[in-house]
Amino acid sequence: MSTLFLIGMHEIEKSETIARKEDLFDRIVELQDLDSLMINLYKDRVSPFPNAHNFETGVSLVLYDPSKLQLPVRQLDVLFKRFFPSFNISAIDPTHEENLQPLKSIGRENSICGNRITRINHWMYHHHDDTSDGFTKANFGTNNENTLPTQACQANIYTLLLHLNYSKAQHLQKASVPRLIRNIEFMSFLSEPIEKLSQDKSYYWNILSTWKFCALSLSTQELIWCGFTLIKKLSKDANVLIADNKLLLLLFTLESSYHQVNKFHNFRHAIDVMQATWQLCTYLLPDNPVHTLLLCMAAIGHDVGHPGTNNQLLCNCESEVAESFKNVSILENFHRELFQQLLSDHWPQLLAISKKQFDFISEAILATDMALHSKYEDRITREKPMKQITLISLIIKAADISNVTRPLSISARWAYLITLEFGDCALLESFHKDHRPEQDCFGDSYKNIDTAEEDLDSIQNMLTSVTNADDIIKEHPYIPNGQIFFINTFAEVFFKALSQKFPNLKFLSENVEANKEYWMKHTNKKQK
Ligand SMILES: Nc1ncnc2c1ncn2[C@@H]1O[C@@H]2COP(=O)(O)O[C@H]2[C@H]1O
Repeated sequence: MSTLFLIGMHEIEKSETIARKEDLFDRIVELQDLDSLMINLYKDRVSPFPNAHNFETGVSLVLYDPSKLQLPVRQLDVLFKRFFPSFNISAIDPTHEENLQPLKSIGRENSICGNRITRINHWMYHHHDDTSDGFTKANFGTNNENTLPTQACQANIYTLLLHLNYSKAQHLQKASVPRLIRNIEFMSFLSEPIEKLSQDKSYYWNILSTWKFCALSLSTQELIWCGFTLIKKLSKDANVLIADNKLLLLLFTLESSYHQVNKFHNFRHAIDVMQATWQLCTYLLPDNPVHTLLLCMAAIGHDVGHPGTNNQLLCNCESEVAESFKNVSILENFHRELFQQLLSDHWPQLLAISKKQFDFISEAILATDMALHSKYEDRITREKPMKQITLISLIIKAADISNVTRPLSISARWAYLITLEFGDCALLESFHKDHRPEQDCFGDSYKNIDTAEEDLDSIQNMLTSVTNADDIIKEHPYIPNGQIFFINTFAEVFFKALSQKFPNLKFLSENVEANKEYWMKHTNKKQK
């Protein structure tokens, strides 16, 4: 879905612009000023799922006369990259005909990001070549100037590399929060949770305080609220205070840095892992409020910018992102880098504390790489006494894969979502049989991609109306096999060892066993 925002335009200017472009956009929104634009972007982004105006499935443009609104379009573009990193949105000054060039490619761009496979392909292997805005490649600090296997293109579509490079460049700039963002009252976008709280003021505490926590039934507004409620409390306990509006801005920016369109690796997963991390900390770090706060923050940021694929796919196609991290823990390094920048922008005091404590948040995020799983599994039994850094790594690792330890009805829904995401990875691989990953967006056309239409409506349906495992596997009979494989290969031994080491975590192992028993009874024998 794409939007054309027209800001502060007179009737004549408007009719000329709209007459030429109307059919290229799904909607045209007219606003008086840029403050109203910001409010619209946040409101749209936290609309109920499946959210047509998430700014990821289409390209949106903002047209305004910079001399009237006193903000150069370049600066607005930088603001978009900083506060809405996953959005495909850019600003244009329509007062000069030549600036309207991007409108010519909007149809093609919309079709790339309206299809989930070409969209992911673009995120992973392309690089928006926008060196005229002051963020040159030299500034970005990527270490491979001579080899650029990632396709440089002019499409206004999110890419991992652009996200990473803007984040690095921002680090060099150390800019303060601009007035346009600073003046916003973020609580005003959270009417849904506030309304629920007026009926029951402990509603969110009650759902957060149990292992039956189900992030899947929460809206984006509620997910942000859960993050806010928990982090606010933990920051008080740890005496590392942050003002409410600043914490909310941090959470809104984080939400806009995750891809809402991903099935599994999205902000919902981040909040799920945060809650699991906190629950585990109450058992394993009961007297350490600072570590609990740091670890819960690491959990919210641990997958930021995740493309919904995996390290192997980045490695196989020699993406530039893979090369910038020398093919080691690529995505985890990517998340770590982005999240550090986000913290340095929004909560530098917390980042300083993290750095003092063995670079706590970085280590925690890196520990979530499943390539290190057996190394950590060994440490549970072998490392005596267990080091604090190992304990912290084990907590976030356990939380990251804790969906298999949740009650069956919740676990089955996570299983469904990860299975769909794996399905998209398989489609991406088969897409690569016919296309080079870095294929020119505007030159060649994509063949055989009709099979990858958006499926967010059916996911929404599944999440809201189907809650029991029997119904899920009726539609997707191979989920049990995948779950048995994951439990046998990773989860069973890990949670068993953890439960033996820390007996009060026995419930984790028991739940994995109960879920496994269910999946075993429903194995699909036809699958190879
Ligand atoms: N229920 C599940 N079924 C299968 N794989 C899973 C499940 N939960 C987590 N995983 C995998 O475990 C990985 C943990 O790291 P990632 O989040 O990168 O990606 C995750 C998935 O690949």
